[in-house]
Amino acid sequence: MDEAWLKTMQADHGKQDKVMVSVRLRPGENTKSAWIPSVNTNSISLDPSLSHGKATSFTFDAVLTGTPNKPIFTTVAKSHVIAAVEGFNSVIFAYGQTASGKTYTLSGTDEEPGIIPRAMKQVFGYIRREETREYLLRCSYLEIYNEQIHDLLAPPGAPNKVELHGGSGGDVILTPLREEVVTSIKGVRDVLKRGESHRRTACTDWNERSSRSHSVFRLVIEIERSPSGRATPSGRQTPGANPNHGGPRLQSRGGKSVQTSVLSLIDLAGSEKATSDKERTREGQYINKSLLTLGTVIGKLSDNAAKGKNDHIPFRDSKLTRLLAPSLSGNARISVVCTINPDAGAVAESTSTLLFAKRPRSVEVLDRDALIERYEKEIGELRKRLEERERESIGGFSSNEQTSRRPKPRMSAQEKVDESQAMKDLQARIAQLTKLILNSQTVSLTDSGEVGEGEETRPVSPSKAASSSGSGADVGVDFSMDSYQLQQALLTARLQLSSQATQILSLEAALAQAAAAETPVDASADTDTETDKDKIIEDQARRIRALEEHHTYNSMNYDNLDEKLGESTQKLEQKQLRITFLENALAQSESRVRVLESNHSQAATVTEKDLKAKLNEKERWAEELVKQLEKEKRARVTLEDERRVLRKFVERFDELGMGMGAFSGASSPMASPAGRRRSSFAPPVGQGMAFGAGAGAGRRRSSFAYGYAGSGLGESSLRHQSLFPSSVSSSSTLSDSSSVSTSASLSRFTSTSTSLTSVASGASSSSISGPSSPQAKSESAKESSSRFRESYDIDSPFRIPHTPHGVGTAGDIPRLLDLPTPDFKEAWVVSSCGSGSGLGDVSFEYEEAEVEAMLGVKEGSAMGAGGLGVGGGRVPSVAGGMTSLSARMEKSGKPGTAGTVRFASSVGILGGGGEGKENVTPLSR
Ligand SMILES: Nc1ncnc2c1ncn2[C@@H]1O[C@H](COP(=O)(O)OP(=O)(O)OP(=O)(O)O)[C@@H](O)[C@H]1O
Repeated sequence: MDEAWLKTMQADHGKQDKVMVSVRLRPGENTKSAWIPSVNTNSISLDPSLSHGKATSFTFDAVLTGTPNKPIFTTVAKSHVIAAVEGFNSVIFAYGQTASGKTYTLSGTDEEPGIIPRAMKQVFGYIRREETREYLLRCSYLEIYNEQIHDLLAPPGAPNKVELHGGSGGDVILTPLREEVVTSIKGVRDVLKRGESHRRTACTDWNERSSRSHSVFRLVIEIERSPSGRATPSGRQTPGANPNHGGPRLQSRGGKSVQTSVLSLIDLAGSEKATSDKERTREGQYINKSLLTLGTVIGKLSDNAAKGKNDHIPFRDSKLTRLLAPSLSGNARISVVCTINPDAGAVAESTSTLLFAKRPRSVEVLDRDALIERYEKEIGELRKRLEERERESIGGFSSNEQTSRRPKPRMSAQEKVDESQAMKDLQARIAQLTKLILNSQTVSLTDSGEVGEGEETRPVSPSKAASSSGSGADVGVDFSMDSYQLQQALLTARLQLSSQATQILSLEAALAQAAAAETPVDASADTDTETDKDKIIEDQARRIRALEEHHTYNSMNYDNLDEKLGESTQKLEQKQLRITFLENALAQSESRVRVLESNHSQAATVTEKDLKAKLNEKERWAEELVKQLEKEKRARVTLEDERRVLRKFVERFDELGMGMGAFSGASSPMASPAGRRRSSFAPPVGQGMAFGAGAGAGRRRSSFAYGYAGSGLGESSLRHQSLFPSSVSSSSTLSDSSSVSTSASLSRFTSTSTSLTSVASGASSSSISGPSSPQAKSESAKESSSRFRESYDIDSPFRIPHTPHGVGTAGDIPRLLDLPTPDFKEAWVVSSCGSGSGLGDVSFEYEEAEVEAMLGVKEGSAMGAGGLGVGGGRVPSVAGGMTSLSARMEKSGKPGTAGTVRFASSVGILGGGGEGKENVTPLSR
């Protein structure tokens, strides 16, 4: 940049009477630039990775980069500003797409003032140095938007529209345009600020508008000088005073001449608005028009200057060029700064800008063969498009649609106009290109091979040609026109055709109205006119019919569409409802699944626990069952034993001839077993008492019950030493243990019969022992008790004296009878009878004499009550047990009288467990 700056410092472009074109590449924003500038060669080329192998390079008067604005001013504006102060009109344009840096280049910022503030500083500095002249400075600020000029310095609220008068070689008058005289840089700054602020408030979307409007800052410099004229400080010759040339004017005022020049600094609208083909808006059209005209004007000025020609310049084609015509004509200095956006996405726009910039700089010399080739190709394509359009408009089918055979919808009036316009454009372009090719062939056949100066080869403005010929086929085109020029010409022609088409339409409409309004009153009217009128009316009627048809068709379509829209909306709403419903259902299902999942996991845990618990329980129960089974087996065995023993006992009694009862039965003698005949006797026993208690226990199925009678208490008068050896009984009972339930019953028994512990427990089955005298009885009891205690823990509720023959039942008696141990002289009878089911009561009767003989008992009695069986359990209704009289021995009063000893047993009948413990009967399952 510094190098470039030094170079441009040395060069004075203002000295050269030509257009200066430079390019400024805006720095990229953290992205790689799509363009590679070369400040040494003043060229810029597209990055090869984006140019697809094609060499895309452009050369200009200067190629600039970077952020500082000073070098830019020095390069592209300084000499032009000086020229302006010296009396030359100067114009500096900034051209480029939006955001490429036009405003930054012209206005700049506080830190980096742009061309305008620097130019003002330059002007005032120059004036200060130039002591011999007087200056008057006036400035104005305006904006061109949609081809309408607005005064940016008009006071707020005041009308700001400016009308343009004159032009085309003469002066232009802008009215009312406010011009303010400025005497200092500050004054200029204030004016600029005011103008900017009006521009901002003129539209809510200032930025957008700013890119769509051209802003023009004009500084009119009046220089008072001597009429003789002399060289300017910069060495230039004072500009001539040819008013027709549009250059600076020299007026004479009181012997002094006043020279007027204008410095115009112009920020142009975004160039992309000019290149968009599809841009159909008014703004786009106006921007197109003004920028294309500007391009043409500058190009022609440059061309004229380069070739020394004086060709027509189409200043009037746009407000901008018309306004600038005096400034651009003659020896005006023109500088165009084209700003370039470095983004890869803006390559197309940037290329277009560069093409614009390239044109005015030099007149392109084209390779004719290449040109012909290009034109021929283009003509071919254009013809194809034209044929396609013609087919469509005639057949009503587009080529692409032919396969589907769908009729093309009717076109609106505007579309028809556009369509015919497009076709005309195509035809015009084809004709233009065809003519070009023919001309070039002709030229190549001339002897000199040079293009002559004649009218035929002179570049003609396409607009001029089009307007003069009125037919695209007669458009005059310069051979040297490049594609850009042709594009411009084409666009201009299009614009004209468009406006002509509009005009035709409005004329047609006016004619139709006039025809409708006119009444044929003059019978002698010209027949031709009549015919024409009829024809017009007929045409109009046809058009109206067509329009009506079209309208009906559209209305039907509209109704159909409306209906379909309604249906679609309804369906959409239904679908929406359905979706909402499904979404809700889904949400519910999901939450249910979640609940089920958690339940399932809980249930799985619970079930597992339950199963384990049940398994354990079953195992325990199985064990118990086995135990119970064993117990029952044992009980059965016991019962069998008891039965056997009892039978034996009875048999023994029978053998012993004890058929005579010695004891009388108790309260209610029970029936003897069938077939038994027993004698009874009144035993000579003393008094006695017997308590009995029984318990029933059973299982539901096994109906196993047992019980035992209470103990007897009293003086024994029975004596049968050989029969009741309690010692044996005691010792024998310690040899084994019994089942829990039995022991429990017995232990309770013993606990309720503490006074008889020694006896009752020792012979819980039934025992007879004890001395006949109280002393002997006491000793005997003591002995028995001590023996018992020695060998047996009486307090334990779970132990029981047991013999292999039976447990605590009357079955012990026969056993005891089998052991004739004559240890006791006396004995008292404690009847104790427990029996299991099926024992029934046992009664036997003794003859008193037999008893006496047998037992040596004179008198005595015993009373017992036993067999209180209580059952219970799961099925309490079948509680069993019974109360029975165990035995009562009483003195018959008369020796030898038969008495009855009745052994009653307590019987548990189908009862539940007396203890309520083992009452779960697995067999029931
Ligand atoms: N050379 C530069 N160095 C640093 N910043 C720049 C340069 N050129 C432009 N910019 C910045 O880029 C942005 C766009 O620039 P600017 O407004 O001048 O573009 P423009 O072409 O005038 O756009 P518009 O056509 O919309 O008015 C601004 O923020 C500006 O400060």
